Amino acid sequence: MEKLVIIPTYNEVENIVSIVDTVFALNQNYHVLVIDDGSPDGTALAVKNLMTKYKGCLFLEEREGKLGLGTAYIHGFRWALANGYQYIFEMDADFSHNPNDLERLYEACKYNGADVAIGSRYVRGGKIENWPLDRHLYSKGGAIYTRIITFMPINDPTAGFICYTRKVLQTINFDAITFVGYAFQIEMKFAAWKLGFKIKEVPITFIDRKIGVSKMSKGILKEGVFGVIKIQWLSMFKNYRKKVAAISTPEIVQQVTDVQ
Ligand SMILES: Nc1nc2c(ncn2[C@@H]2O[C@H](COP(=O)(O)OP(=O)(O)O[C@H]3O[C@H](CO)[C@@H](O)[C@H](O)[C@@H]3O)[C@@H](O)[C@H]2O)c(=O)[nH]1
Repeated sequence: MEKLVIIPTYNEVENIVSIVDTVFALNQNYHVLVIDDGSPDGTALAVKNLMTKYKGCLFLEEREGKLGLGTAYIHGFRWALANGYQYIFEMDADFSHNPNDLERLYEACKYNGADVAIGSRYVRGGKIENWPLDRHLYSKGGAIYTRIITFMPINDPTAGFICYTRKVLQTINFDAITFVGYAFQIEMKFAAWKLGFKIKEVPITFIDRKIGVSKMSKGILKEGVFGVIKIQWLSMFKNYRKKVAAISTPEIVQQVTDVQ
């Protein structure tokens, strides 16, 4: 099996069944791995109940408490590599990311030469629906701030709808990825960029969740603000590229592009 969609969950019982059903209804041969952090609302139980319906295609990893989005994805990446997947996706549980767009991210990697495809809100054709003003400000402000500090040529650095090719995840040393909140999203892209992988931004429409609540917090914001400075400092003075490479990397031409 080629394609694995990783869905991290914390209290998503109202969304998880319909998002999983929607992915499998695409009939595009995706497997799904849910990483649940001991959600008190019974998200994991809802997944277990679905596993008989989607036997061999739906998997669940349970962790003991809310350990953060970043470590949930790292857990999922390790699982994906151990189980042989070639294209590994990040996607939220709450329909902010439209599962119909998975295939466009896949095609950018499989047929258009991307090593990482980002579902981007900030390239031509991308947009956001129904977000409150403060979220717009944090997100767009965060994108501009990240570009100013790091020079990373990515328009949507905090995006969480992504397709990674296996070689990218095999190359990145997960022990060097340190952020647990949404700063993790910036850090992964920064690592892939510094290692010379080809990154493409694919326009998507991001729709604010209709059910449940965001897990955004002040701590997550703070980690983002200081985290961006930290990774840039590491890359300028501490041989970041060497630290973040799990294996010696072939020379890959750096290129970041928008695909329409
Ligand atoms: N396992 C686990 N899952 C978590 C945790 N925190 C959040 N999640 C899950 O991660 C997904 C995204 O969390 P939300 O709280 O819904 O994110 P958001 O505020 O809508 O943020 C979106 O925008 C951010 C900034 O642009 C993005 O970085 C993020 O990925 C997401 O797309 C959801 O499926 C949620 O259940 C955690 O600690 N552990």
